[in-house]
Amino acid sequence: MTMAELLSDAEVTEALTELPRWRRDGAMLVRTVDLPTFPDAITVVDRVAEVAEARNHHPDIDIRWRTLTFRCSTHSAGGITDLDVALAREIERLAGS
Ligand SMILES: C[C@H](O)[C@H](O)[C@H]1CNC2=NC(N)=NC(=O)C2=N1
Repeated sequence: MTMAELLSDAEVTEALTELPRWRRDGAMLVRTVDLPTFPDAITVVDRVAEVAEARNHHPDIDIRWRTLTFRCSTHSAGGITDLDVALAREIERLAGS
């Protein structure tokens, strides 16, 4: 398995054009989403967990009542790679309203 390569600033900016509700925060792609209820939020977390496990690429997830914040970064590379962009797209599919 090849080591994921860090994306350039331009590549990150380009990726974010297709992820309008995501933003860059340093070495991470970040998305905050409000769900109708706490159980709805946990359902989304569970679905994201399944996708992350299948990809062996995991987001940081902050859960505060019905507000979820996902942070994607490639720990082994110390920043944002294509793995994070792909995971963000999956999270957006599962959590995006
Ligand atoms: C051993 C296992 O493959 C690695 O630790 C995986 C697990 N999930 C991961 N998730 C993220 N976000 N970054 C990683 O570098 C990473 N590495």
